[in-house]
Formats: sequence, structure tokens, C-alpha cells
Amino acid sequence: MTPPPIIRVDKARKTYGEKVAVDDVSFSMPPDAILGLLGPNGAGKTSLIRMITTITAPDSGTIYFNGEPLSGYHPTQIGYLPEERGLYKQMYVGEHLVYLARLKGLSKADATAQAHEWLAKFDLDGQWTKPVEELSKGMQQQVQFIATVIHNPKLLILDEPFSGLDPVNATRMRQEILRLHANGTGVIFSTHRMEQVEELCEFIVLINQGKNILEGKVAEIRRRFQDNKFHLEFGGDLPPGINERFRLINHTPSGVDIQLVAGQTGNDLLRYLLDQHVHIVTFRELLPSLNEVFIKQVSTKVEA
Ligand SMILES: Nc1ncnc2c1ncn2[C@@H]1O[C@H](COP(=O)(O)OP(=O)(O)OP(=O)(O)O)[C@@H](O)[C@H]1O
Repeated sequence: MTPPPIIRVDKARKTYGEKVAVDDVSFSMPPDAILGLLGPNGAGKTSLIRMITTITAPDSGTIYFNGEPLSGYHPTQIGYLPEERGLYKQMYVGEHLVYLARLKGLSKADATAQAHEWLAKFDLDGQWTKPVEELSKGMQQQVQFIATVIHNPKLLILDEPFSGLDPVNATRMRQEILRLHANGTGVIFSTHRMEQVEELCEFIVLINQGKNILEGKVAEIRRRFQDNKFHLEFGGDLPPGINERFRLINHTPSGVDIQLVAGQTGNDLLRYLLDQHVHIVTFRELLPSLNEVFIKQVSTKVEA
């Protein structure tokens, strides 16, 4: 039997007065997936996350966790790193982590052991008795990440987790996220950095103006939005007449991108190049980046 989705959002709606922040959004997230929750500023992502974490309730619609309608006990299985960090500045680092882990149901002994283990992973074990406010911003962020994962949640929700981290610490956090994922934790990752989404996520849901406008596997979505562009690397010269047949864009030192027009196929281009005895080094279709897909989708909807 296939396991139920870790999260299924069924027509969730959230309004603030007249403002419809989440407009009947539905999607499913396979268990242990890494899902990118994307959308422009004000799209409704935080409002949706707050419903998934039971901080707020939908006005209508239902959210299911592992096949069960969300209830008060599910938050202990969720770890949420919000974009606005919320540690108590005067508390000591170790004491703070133990306190937060106990709120998630760990015994004092387990909470203490886990806090030590996680701090050591981030080279922060020497900070146990320091007040949070004496840590750098990046270190505070790592402590908050530890607070998010310390109870070994089944679902992690991370809002811009890498912001403010140097490359070494960002890589370390990324490795920990991937390790948790490999051990069966589902991850919802919200960011405006599309290259991070391409690196980490297999699936995305794109929200715009409160509505789910695009969802699916990243690779399939990029393929769906391909627009007949090819990249050619070649030795020697191109035939002088190529410009009359094909639209050359983006010359780079190693080659050229070619935009085909209606009625032209990649095979037409390849055949032409072979007939003209071009020395082909590389010939491949260019897929749009997720960034290009995002901009195209969001601006189309704004214009519509
Ligand atoms: N507490 C609130 N009261 C009134 N309106 C709100 C409240 N929270 C959010 N909104 C509105 O709901 C809409 C969605 O906001 P939300 O914070 O969910 O967007 P977001 O996608 O997380 O944006 P960002 O990427 O900028 O963080 C916005 O128009 C926002 O102004």
C-alpha cells in the first residue's frame, strides 16, 4: 500500500478581513519529498505555512497530515523555522534548546543529549552557557535551526533557512537537511532563491495571489516550459548563410544559442549543420531555468 501524502492541502482558504490571502489552495506532498513552496512577495506562502503548522486555522478547507486531518498533536511532529527568528535573547543557548525540545515532548535527559549532539555538529558546543544575544546572527540562526530539528520531526518547514549564513555554514546546514531527508523527513522549503530550489527540491508548488498556479516535478516543469532553444558548440567557423535560416542568440566564447521559430525542429537544425559540414562539439536543447519559469508564470498571471 502506498503511504499517504505527508501533507495534503484540500481547498484551504484564509482571509484577513477583505483580503483573501490563500484562495482555495490544494496540493499533495509525497512522504519524504523536498517540496519548494514558491511565490512572489505577498503570494500567501506564510499564511499557508501557518495553517500547516496549526498556528492558524483555515476559514474553510482541510489540511491532512499523514492522512489524518491536522489536530493539536501534529505540531510535535513538525519543525518550523520561520523567516522571522524568534529566540529568547537573554536565555542561555543550551538551556534554551532544552526548553524548546521539552515543549516538543522530549524528556529532559533526551533534550539535553540532543542539544549537545546538535551543537557539536555545528561547532557550537562551546556556546552552551552563552546568552543567545551574544551569538552572531549566523550562529543564532544555526541555534534556531537546531531548535527546529531537535525533536526529529517527520516534517520540516524551512523559510529562507540559509539567509545570513556564510558559504561554509550554509553548506553544513544543507548537508544536515539532506541527511534528515535521507532518513525519511519530509521538507517544505520556502525561498525566493530559485537556484537553491533547483539544487534541493524535486517538487514545487508555485503560489501567486493566493492561488496554486503551478505544481509538479522541477524537471518536468522545466521541460514543459522549454521553448525550442538549442546550444551548439563547434570547431572552426559557422557557415555564412546560417543567419538566414536560423536565429542566433547569445554568442559565447565556446558556442552559440539558437532560438528556433515555429515550424523548425531541432532535427532541422542538426541536419543543416551536418549538411554544411560544421564540426559539432556539443548540441543540446536548452531548458529554461526555474527562475525563468517563475518570472514567466508570475508576470503572465499579473498581466492577465
Ligand atoms: N495578519 C494579517 N493581517 C492582514 N493581512 C495579512 C496578514 N498576514 C498576511 N496578510 C496579507 O496576506 C497576503 C499574503 O501574505 P503572506 O505573508 O502569506 O505572503 P508571503 O507569500 O509569505 O509573502 P513574502 O514572500 O513577502 O513573505 C498579503 O497580501 C498580506 O498583506
